[in-house]
Amino acid sequence: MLRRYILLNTNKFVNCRHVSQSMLQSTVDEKSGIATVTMNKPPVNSLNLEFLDEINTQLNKLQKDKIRGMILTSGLQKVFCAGLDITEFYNPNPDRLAKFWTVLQDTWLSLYMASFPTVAVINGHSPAGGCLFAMSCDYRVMVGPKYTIGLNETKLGIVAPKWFQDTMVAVIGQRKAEVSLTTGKMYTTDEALQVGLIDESLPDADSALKKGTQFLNNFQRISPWAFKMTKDISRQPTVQWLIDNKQKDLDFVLKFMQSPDVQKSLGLYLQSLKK
Ligand SMILES: CC/C=C\C/C=C\C/C=C\C/C=C/C(=O)SCCNC(=O)CCNC(=O)[C@H](O)C(C)(C)COP(=O)(O)OP(=O)(O)OC[C@H]1O[C@@H](n2cnc3c(N)ncnc32)[C@H](O)[C@@H]1OP(=O)(O)O
Repeated sequence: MLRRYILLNTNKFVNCRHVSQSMLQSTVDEKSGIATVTMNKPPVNSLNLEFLDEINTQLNKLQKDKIRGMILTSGLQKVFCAGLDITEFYNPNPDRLAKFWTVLQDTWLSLYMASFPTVAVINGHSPAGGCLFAMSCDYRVMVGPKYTIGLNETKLGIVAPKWFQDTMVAVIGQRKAEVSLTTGKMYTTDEALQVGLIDESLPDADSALKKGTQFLNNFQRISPWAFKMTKDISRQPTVQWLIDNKQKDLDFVLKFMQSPDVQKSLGLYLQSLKK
């Protein structure tokens, strides 16, 4: 494994393994065993087929490397992740759409059930799929006050899949999730903290990264096995539906996304984004 000193977001030099460098940068601190995975796909870290594939491959690699924890963050100025790449849904090629959705399912399962503790350092806006990724980590630290987070699918004229919804229910509870999902609510950092969608709010990225690291350091005294078993038991009810219904979920998305009404809504939404 290549060893070198590199400059991390914390502006400190640390001895670390440099795992990869592309749309995703991943570094592992040798001393703590904590990986920092930085999404860096300008302009907004939208999740397309190739990016998701890279994220999933990296998560599986970190698991094999037996890292002690992971921080997921963004290398962009003001966006953590803009969610799924809407162009994957608009006038889709059915084969590519099927691959895209399958990789999304797999990436979510890898992240949600990661064997190591995970923290999202949300240093920018985090709508829809970006919010899903943040909610799938074990702890969320968000940089405030100017960014927003939430599952806004209804605002695009689409529906958050069951497993997106269940993930939100697991974080903020049934009632709050229902109101949040139906209204497509994007929460400010303060609102997200109040509702329990995030765990901490910090004024800048450096202090958010430090907070995330502090959280992961709690696990130095906890057996990885005990951690993983506890997490599996806690998260099993949320993941089981997708594990049992991957094909059904895919078939539904293929049909739903190719319907003229949905295509019309997506076209209008994409146009509004371009404006
Ligand atoms: C029972 C039902 C079961 C199943 C239902 C089936 C299917 C449901 C499927 C999926 C669920 C969907 C999940 C999603 O994640 S959809 C994505 C939702 N994301 C958004 O709405 C975010 C939109 N973007 C923004 O709000 C802003 O871009 C953002 C606040 C993130 C950043 O703002 P900023 O001012 O910094 O950048 P912009 O100028 O807006 O954007 C720059 C550039 O990027 C393009 N863009 C932005 N977001 C996306 C995206 N998600 N996908 C693709 N492209 C995106 C934007 O158009 C600009 O492009 P250009 O003008 O060409 O530079």
